[in-house]
Amino acid sequence: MNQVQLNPPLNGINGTLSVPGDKSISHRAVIFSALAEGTSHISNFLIGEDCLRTVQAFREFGVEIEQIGTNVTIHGKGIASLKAPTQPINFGNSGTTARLMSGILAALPMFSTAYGDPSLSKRPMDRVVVPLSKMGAEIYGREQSKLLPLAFQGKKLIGKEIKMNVKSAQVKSALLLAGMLAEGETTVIEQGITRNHTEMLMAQYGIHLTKKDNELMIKGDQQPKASDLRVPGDISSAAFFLVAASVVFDSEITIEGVGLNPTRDGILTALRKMGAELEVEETERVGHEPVGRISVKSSYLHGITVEGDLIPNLIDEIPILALAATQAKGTTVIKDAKELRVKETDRIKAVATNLNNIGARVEPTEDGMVIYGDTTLQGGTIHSYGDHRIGMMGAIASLISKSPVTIEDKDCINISYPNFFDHLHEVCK
Ligand SMILES: O=C(O)C1=C[C@@H](OP(=O)(O)O)[C@@H](O)[C@H](O)C1
Ligand SMILES: C=C(OP(=O)(O)O)C(=O)O
Repeated sequence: MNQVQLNPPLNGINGTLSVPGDKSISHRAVIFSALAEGTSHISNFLIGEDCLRTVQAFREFGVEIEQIGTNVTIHGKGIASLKAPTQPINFGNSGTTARLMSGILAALPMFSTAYGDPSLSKRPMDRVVVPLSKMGAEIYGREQSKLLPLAFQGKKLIGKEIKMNVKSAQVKSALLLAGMLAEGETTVIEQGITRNHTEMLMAQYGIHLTKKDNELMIKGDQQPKASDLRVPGDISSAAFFLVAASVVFDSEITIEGVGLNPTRDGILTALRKMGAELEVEETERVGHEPVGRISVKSSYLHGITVEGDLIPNLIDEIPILALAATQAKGTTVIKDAKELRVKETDRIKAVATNLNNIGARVEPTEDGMVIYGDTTLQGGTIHSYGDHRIGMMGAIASLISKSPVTIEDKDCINISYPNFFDHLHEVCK
């Protein structure tokens, strides 16, 4: 049965968790290893459905990839060895696979086609198709190439200066990957800071890239070299338990081995601003990524405004932040987050509808939402709409609801956090 009913815990939630590997880094580790010359070993790989789509995509190109649990070994034979896929590639639910792979498929001299599930088929692809076309890409798709399925008549692209018109790490990464494979130099001009895992991994896999202010310059015809990598825990997954411990009375949770990349830690900034009792300690560097421990205790939260440059830094954490805001004193305003409308589902609508259905007061706005705090959640049904982050938000809501919460379509949580319910039970014991 693809639903679960969760009861509020009798006591606080407690424990120490290691969340699964970072989704963004797992995708990229596969991409660079598969394009590399030599064998790369990746550990703590996220075996969520999205990252497995990226693995499968490279298998279609003839790359030998062994996956045993969270250990992945990739026998790269270099870019020139990739073979044209004989079947359409299925990107599933994964926006990251779709956007990043588009940069590669457009730039490899071969024909390929790709499609996605119903959710991904509604998400904008013109954000990569249009700038890649400026580099000479030939991409054809539904609705003037705005939507999947797409067909790529791949060819040698020409490096260009490209000014991005959306704050998106997926678009930046697609352009950097295309630039790495193109002829000449590509300059990507960003509108604001977005997650920089592609840049960090390019350094690790021996790709030369320079950055000056908001401009990234990459020379073409570069071949990645194999590298071993341990993927840090995903701060976006940790966020669910950080909020849970903050809002459930008498709780304390520590997350270990979690990525603390400053382009990803906006949830810590926001929770601190709300008054959460957080302790963060960087314990090591894994490759170029800072990794550490985060502890949080039950806290009295107050409402804040979340906007501007902070938004890309916590974009995937907004659903769970909204849940925290229902428990805060005062009002929380989220602005400049229109991107939420084009995620796995319209997350502004999904968060507002679901939280209102269980007793919260959330007003959706064009580019965010207003959340009135200090509400008592009554329980009821949360529809995930196939969106993993909405499903997990609902599960955490069950911890502070008066009556049980039923999560409809719970299996989508496997997209990014396959052992989420095990961790939830562990901290509720
Ligand atoms: O580059 C990435 O790995 C991601 C970037 C973000 O998307 P956008 O690039 O669309 O902002 C984020 O929402 C997504 O979960 C992962
Ligand atoms: C938006 C997300 O992922 P993607 O864009 O890769 O589907 C997410 O994980 O919240």
